Amino acid sequence: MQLEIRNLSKTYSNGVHALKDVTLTIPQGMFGLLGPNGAGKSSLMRTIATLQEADSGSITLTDVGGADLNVLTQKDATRRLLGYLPQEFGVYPRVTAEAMLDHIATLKGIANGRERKELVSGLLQKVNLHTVRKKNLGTFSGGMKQRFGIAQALIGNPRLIIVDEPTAGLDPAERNRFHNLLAEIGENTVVILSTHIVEDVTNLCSDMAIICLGEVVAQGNPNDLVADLHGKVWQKFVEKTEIDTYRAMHRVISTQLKGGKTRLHAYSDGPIPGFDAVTPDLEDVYFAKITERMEVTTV
Ligand SMILES: Nc1ncnc2c1ncn2[C@@H]1O[C@H](COP(=O)(O)OP(=O)(O)OP(=O)(O)O)[C@@H](O)[C@H]1O
Repeated sequence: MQLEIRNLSKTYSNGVHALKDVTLTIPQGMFGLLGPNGAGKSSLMRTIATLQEADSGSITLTDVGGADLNVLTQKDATRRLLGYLPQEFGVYPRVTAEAMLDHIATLKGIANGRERKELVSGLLQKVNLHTVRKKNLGTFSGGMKQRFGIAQALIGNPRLIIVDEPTAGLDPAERNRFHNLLAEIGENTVVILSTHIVEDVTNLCSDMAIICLGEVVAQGNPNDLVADLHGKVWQKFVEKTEIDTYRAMHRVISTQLKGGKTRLHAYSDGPIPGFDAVTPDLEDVYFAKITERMEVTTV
């Protein structure tokens, strides 16, 4: 099973061209979708989750029990295979975690009460919320809400799971817990993690794509994408006032404050006099690809 997105385009009624001929192959396992704010990630996630229409193109889930599923037209069948944690996950504040999960399980068609009880209890344990199952969702922290969000997304053993910017606003411990939870999701599942946090993708994903201004600007294995940059990223510490001068002379891909100084990374096929070679990482890949399309100010 894999998800094949071909030539997908979407323009909103206000004229924003949010997706431009997006073509992606998403295999089983954890797939990272990276992009800056407004890149089109949520538009793509909502389209895959059957919540909005595309103008053109196709999305196919291949080899589902021997047949292909047309996500754009076979919406009910797709929803039965889907677990979705949206960017804005609203909860009913006065309902307990246990009651809410039970309700969602009923909506997802699990009619047998005993079966539902076992399922809900198992999920609450999995996401480490069993001890607070009788507490109202309104009392949960951001991280607890996100873990609850994953529990509801896992109801019905989905084969396709979409999580949209799940770790924004979580403290490091909660983020770590959330990562571990995602990593435990079965291997025969397509999991799409949409985020603007490069480290989330580095930690979790075996495949990825970067989108910018509605277009796919890179896709592949994160290690391969990093390997392609070897010998092409050069570093220099400069004064903040010098940044514009360097930008005029070199292809500066990022500027970051490090210990009060500005660390500048520039892209070049060969050495740049006065710059040191650095071992690139996924953040360099991200900035190198994004700065091909738009200006990025990081300091
Ligand atoms: N319903 C809508 N109507 C009109 N324009 C929209 C709508 N939803 C999104 N957009 C616009 O489409 C573009 C892509 O937005 P989208 O939310 O898909 O990006 P994103 O990558 O998820 O961004 P973020 O990381 O900020 O959530 C943006 O310019 C956004 O303003």
